[in-house]
Amino acid sequence: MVNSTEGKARIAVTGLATMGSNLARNLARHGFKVAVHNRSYARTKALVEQHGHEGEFVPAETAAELVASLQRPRQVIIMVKAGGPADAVIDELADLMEPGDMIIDGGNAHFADTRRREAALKERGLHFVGTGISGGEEGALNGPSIMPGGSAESYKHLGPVLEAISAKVDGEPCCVHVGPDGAGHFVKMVHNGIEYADMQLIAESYDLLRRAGGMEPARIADVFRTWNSGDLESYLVEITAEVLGHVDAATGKPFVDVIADQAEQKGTGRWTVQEALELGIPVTGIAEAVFARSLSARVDQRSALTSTSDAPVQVPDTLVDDVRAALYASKVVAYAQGFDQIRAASEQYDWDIDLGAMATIWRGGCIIRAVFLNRIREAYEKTPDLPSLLADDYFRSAVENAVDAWRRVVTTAVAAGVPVPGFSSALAYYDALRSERLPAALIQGLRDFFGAHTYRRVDKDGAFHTLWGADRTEIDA
Ligand SMILES: NC(=O)C1=CN([C@@H]2O[C@H](COP(=O)(O)OP(=O)(O)OC[C@H]3O[C@@H](n4cnc5c(N)ncnc54)[C@H](OP(=O)(O)O)[C@@H]3O)[C@@H](O)[C@H]2O)C=CC1
Ligand SMILES: O=C(CO)[C@H](O)[C@H](O)COP(=O)(O)O
Repeated sequence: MVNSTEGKARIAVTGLATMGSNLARNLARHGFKVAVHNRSYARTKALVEQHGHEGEFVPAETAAELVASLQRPRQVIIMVKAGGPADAVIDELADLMEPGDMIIDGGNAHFADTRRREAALKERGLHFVGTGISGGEEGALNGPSIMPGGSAESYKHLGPVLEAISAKVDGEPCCVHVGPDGAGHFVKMVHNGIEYADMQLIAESYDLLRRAGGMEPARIADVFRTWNSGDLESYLVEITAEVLGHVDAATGKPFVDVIADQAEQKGTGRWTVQEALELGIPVTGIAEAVFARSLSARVDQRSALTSTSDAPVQVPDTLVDDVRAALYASKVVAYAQGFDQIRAASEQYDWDIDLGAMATIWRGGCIIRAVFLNRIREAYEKTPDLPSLLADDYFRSAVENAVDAWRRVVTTAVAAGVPVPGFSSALAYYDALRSERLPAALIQGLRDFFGAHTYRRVDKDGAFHTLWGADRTEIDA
């Protein structure tokens, strides 16, 4: 069969809001002829009118026109709202496509939806490639971090295109085939969960320096600027300095003081925690970050309890350095938990995810990009089955070196009445992992007492039950 590719577009994007339009421009700028479509034609027209000179665009008014404009196998990236809108677009495209064609969902879809869609489209001979894309507006245009799932066969066609438009670090693309079906969207979800934890820790650092340390936002901005080198160097630390240093034009106040202090969320952090609960993985830092956002939004309860009666506390002279150490150590814990969750899901769903490769593609383009991801990559390269990042020699000693300062920070925060759920839960997680014995033994005893739930012993195999209501002899369960 002759499949004429002459004049046809290499790839398409449908959904041309913030992310889709910039992704289409990125593709065009990299020399890919890109077909573009949006439910309402106005966005398509605007894109081509404003940016048509950046490369070759093929505007399409309908999905049928879009599909007809493509080389085969056809590849359509959808960048629309997750959930119902994505289903509607997928259904429409699938009806127009032929076996071997590919639908790439670049939105923040739930990985379970991706698994369902992939299975359904496979029946029809189509490839469905759930793909995490991170980097926001700027990343989509200049190089995001890309986390494609789906079949290995689809990656043969898509990989070169996605790698070309992704961010590069040390010449390496921030894009790799994550694994089959929903693996890409799962990893993107955990990326966002870590993003929540990272931001919560940064927010706690700011709050402590301001409320316990008495520092003004502009000075704290300078502190973050200093911190944005070495192990803490990261996009989020960099932009924290920008936001804290900004002054509101209308009032002359620090910008952070005129923003309503109620953090919103679209759902990926919550999904991460929900799925961690299913997998039995303690992602305490991410959970605290999600709940801290929820708490911030409980305006009624907060106004009922607001009080300024906390007594002044002695703040150590080392506060700034201590907070830096606590931020780093807690951040290591958050990443350790996120990678633990990816490892568990990879086993559960048989995805065979390379954790070192995930650290590699998060080094650039994405919101959590950070220099210390190089260390995480090295840790997994050295020991692919590392039980926890905290067990890696480098991270173990880095956290050990930080632990005294970390404890001072949590103690100071508690004494000063400054909430630090991120710092304190990360420290509790670390202390729990280090404890030779945990009080879980007592919990098992209690469970056996009230519900005959049985327990295991440290000195012999098997399950046991104590006859608590009788003579307290122990029997095999
Ligand atoms: N914004 C960001 O920083 C990031 C976003 N994402 C994800 O990327 C995706 C796109 O995000 P973003 O660019 O912000 O845009 P939005 O999530 O705001 O979605 C808007 C787009 O969805 C289209 N759309 C909505 N409903 C339908 C429908 N029923 N049928 C067809 N099209 C529909 C809109 O078309 P119309 O113009 O006709 O209304 C528009 O093109 C989302 O899944 C988002 O979660 C991922 C990473 C970062
Ligand atoms: O996907 C992203 C980056 O990778 C978005 O920035 C993320 O969706 C923001 O989430 P939320 O609105 O819940 O804070």
